[in-house]
Amino acid sequence: MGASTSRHRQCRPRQSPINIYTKKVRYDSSLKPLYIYYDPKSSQRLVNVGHCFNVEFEDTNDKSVVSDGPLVGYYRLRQCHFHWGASDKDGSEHVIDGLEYPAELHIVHWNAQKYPTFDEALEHPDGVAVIGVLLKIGETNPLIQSIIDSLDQVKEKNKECPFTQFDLSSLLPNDRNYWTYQGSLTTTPYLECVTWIIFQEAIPIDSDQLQHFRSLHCTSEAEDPAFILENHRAIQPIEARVVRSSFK
Ligand SMILES: Cc1ccn(O)c(=O)c1
Ligand SMILES: [Zn+2]
Repeated sequence: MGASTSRHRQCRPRQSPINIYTKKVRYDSSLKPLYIYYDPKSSQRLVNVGHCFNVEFEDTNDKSVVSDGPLVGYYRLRQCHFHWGASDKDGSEHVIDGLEYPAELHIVHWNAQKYPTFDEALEHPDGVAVIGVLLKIGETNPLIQSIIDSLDQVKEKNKECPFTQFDLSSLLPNDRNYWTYQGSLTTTPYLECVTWIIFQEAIPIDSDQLQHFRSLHCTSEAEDPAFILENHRAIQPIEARVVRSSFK
């Protein structure tokens, strides 16, 4: 059945982000703890991709990976980025019992054990694993400050600069409780290839740091400047899915 021939039957059954309604979450005792290892030597550069900025990592080897948890095999770290709002009152993509956080970190990995390239992995339901970390307004975050100190070198779209020795694992919350569900990319083309792993514990960022994100340009140097004021997608229907938790 083609997407165009029928509107009443869901043709995109696993879209992201979603509202995680904790009363409907199912604790799954078979979910293992996550194994996460990020080598600071894997970080390579910072790139303004127009709708956000990516910290990009070397993904031609298995030095930085996530495995276990809900995953089969290991997934290779490729990039991380943030989603934010025009003000501190919204900005996260995932929402918890209707509560929007001011921002959300996405750590993108791909199934290098099964697929030859990232682009190929995007075409498969088990191709990508994204760890989502919610951000709350709190004390200044020194790791995020190290990114902000380089943002003026990538102010315009398509600009990039070296960004090495970044210890991404220091951005992870201490508490590793997580929710997991099958979903999609939250930017076009919204491919349904993502196993989402969302930590229950939020990490802090201060309001001034968040303001720096909004000063990035979504335009290139040749265009009239416009800003990336916000880049978070609206929540999508959960359809027939159930969110599982690693904790009671
Ligand atoms: C691969 C990919 C692309 C965009 N976004 O937002 C993601 O979270 C993951
Ligand atoms: Zn994202």
